[in-house]
Amino acid sequence: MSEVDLSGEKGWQPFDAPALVGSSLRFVSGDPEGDRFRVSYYRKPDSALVARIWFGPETEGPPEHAHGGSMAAVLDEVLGLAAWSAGYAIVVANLNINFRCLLPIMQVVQVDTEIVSVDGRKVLVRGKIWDGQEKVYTEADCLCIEIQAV
Ligand SMILES: CCCCCCCC(=O)SCCNC(=O)CCNC(=O)[C@H](O)C(C)(C)COP(=O)(O)OP(=O)(O)OC[C@H]1O[C@@H](n2cnc3c(N)ncnc32)[C@H](O)[C@@H]1OP(=O)(O)O
Repeated sequence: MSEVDLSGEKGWQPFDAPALVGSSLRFVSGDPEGDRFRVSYYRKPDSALVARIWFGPETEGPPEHAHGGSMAAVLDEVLGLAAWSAGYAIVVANLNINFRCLLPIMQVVQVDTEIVSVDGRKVLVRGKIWDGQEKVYTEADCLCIEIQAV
């Protein structure tokens, strides 16, 4: 497979997910040379977690486009990790996704995240998969529940 450019924008700091949550996050981000997903995480200057993600040929659902489940897996990991990176040890309890446009595979897209609210153990994270310019493929609200640190 040809080289995939997952570099971030000026001012983004590379974010080491395994250093924070351990090496168990293999399903989405565990195969950086593979044909499924390739992922790089960063923090923006406001500390929000952001990901650059390549959807490879093994994520295909509709011809030449990403399977909805592949987008759900990405959002589960990235939005959950956004809560962890903000200091909350959570699992995802509810993930509500709207698929807005078909996402072409074999291209790099961006996942932006935002911590919307914290209410006791409930952390609401919002995110979107988009082209980083204007085109939004998928939006999601992710309810995370704080657990005892694992
Ligand atoms: C390591 C980094 C990982 C980051 C990315 C990976 C993310 C993941 O994929 S995690 C794996 C997928 N998630 C799971 O398997 C979670 C399975 N579910 C569970 O373990 C439990 O249901 C759990 C922990 C979420 C909640 O159980 P429990 O601790 O008993 O909490 P519970 O008392 O039921 O609920 C706490 C509060 O959350 C609310 N809540 C819980 N689940 C939901 C839900 N699905 N929808 C809405 N509200 C909910 C409750 O209403 C309650 O609210 P309030 O405090 O206002 O009364």
